Amino acid sequence: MQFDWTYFFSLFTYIDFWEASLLVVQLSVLTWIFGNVIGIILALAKQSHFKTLSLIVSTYIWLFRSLPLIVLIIFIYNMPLFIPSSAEWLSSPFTSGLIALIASEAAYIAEIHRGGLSSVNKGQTEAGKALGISFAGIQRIIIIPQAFKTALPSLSNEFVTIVKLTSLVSVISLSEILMVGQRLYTQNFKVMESLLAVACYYVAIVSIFDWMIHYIEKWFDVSNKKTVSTSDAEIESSKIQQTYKATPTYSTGATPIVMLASVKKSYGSKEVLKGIDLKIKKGEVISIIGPSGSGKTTLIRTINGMEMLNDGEIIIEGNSFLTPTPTGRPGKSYYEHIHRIGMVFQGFNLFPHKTVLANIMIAPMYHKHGNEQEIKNFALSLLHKVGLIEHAHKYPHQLSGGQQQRVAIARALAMKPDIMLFDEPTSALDPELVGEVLKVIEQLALEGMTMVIVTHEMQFAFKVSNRVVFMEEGEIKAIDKPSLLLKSRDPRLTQFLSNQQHALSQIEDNNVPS
Ligand SMILES: Nc1ncnc2c1ncn2[C@@H]1O[C@H](COP(=O)(O)OP(=O)(O)OP(=O)(O)O)[C@@H](O)[C@H]1O
Repeated sequence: MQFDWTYFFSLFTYIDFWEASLLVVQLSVLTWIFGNVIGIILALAKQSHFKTLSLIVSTYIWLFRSLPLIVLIIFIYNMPLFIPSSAEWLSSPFTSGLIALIASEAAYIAEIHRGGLSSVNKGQTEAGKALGISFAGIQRIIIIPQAFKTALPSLSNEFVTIVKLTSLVSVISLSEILMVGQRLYTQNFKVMESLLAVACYYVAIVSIFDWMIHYIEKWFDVSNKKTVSTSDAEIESSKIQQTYKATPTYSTGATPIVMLASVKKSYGSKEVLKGIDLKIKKGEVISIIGPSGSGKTTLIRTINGMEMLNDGEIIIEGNSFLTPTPTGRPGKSYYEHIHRIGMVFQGFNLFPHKTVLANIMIAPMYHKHGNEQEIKNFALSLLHKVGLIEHAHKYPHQLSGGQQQRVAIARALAMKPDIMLFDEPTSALDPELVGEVLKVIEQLALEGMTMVIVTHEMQFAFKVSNRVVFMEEGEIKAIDKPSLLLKSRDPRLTQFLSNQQHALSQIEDNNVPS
């Protein structure tokens, strides 16, 4: 028996095959798109704090991954026998097949997205939260785009699986590619020729989509993007825009902008903050120092709700901002005031999928603080302020650590906060990059920005602060003006400071505010 090449090639002009191919493309693309939308929702729901929701979603994923697709297709197609009202939808083999494919694939795709979502650093969510972006906004703008990029190779693979799975819908008489081939060879017995043509159609569809997804992958991959220079017009605009300056100036009698009242925080049975009272006045710069593990980072993170307090209260200008809640999540007043607090993290937490400029614009755009051009001009002026205007269109990975931290400062300033929190802003930097970041913070201090800084940079802390807080074992052991703290006779503070003698010896007397 000879392979009939003429017949084989004639099958590429056979209209039924082309119609079947179109059907397979429609089924596959619709399944992939809806599967992704539902899959992301399922993946987010599975991670939810609401246990019931998470359990329902887990059960769905378990059930639909266990069911053979062919059973599901037949089951859905025959549903009108038991629920006659569903006949309007499900009597069409296309709709039944599509629903079955989506129901099954969403379960697989949800697991792929769960992997993508959990690969995104927790710091990304914290950075979004600190900018006052809602949970849904953080997912949409920050987390899902990054998770999607990670998941894309697996999602592309899943598309290939979907294309092949569409052959199963022939079981409910939907005329897809395999069915057309089967129909032909049962008439003329040219089995090999017909099946080879079927294979060619499938390979062509998969190859075209493989290429398209590869292109999308490249588009998402910011490491391949060319650097665009900041235009002369943008540089000019950054200078024209009035440079942002914090308005308040510190005076000892000023009203507290933030007040901590008996704040307690525990991790399990370990009490890390043991009833902290602190009044931060407008325009004041407070540095928090103390030995490792004394609770400095926990304290600063509790001030803006990155960690929920277990007892006590945080008050912003007389308004209750944070109190313990039964759910462990902040209440309504938190979302009303969080934008007034800017936060700079030890690990920068810039959004890697956005340019430097987009990182700075993200929060004002989200909160609609003006039109896009106004926000862009303001963002450019902030970049000018931190000395990075030339880097506006770069991605964070194209900058040094010190530059990234300066972008993070500009990003926090973009919300025009009343107070800035710095959590060990230079700890993750190489020594030669520390100075450039401290210079920016010092400039803010001179402008009168209210700031709380957790730092191990003693020389800096004693130079720029109005008051220095010494913490130990979750308590404020001493708080005073730098000059007075240096003269303290408290034995623990004296011991701690003597261990920092090298740094402190570099403080010139006239650098310490009296
Ligand atoms: N998420 C957490 N879960 C459990 N324990 C934690 C957590 N975060 C901090 N701790 C504990 O709380 C204590 C205080 O930690 P924290 O990071 O606030 O100290 P720190 O003074 O900032 O230290 P360092 O100067 O080393 O950064 C430590 O004993 C730490 O192990």
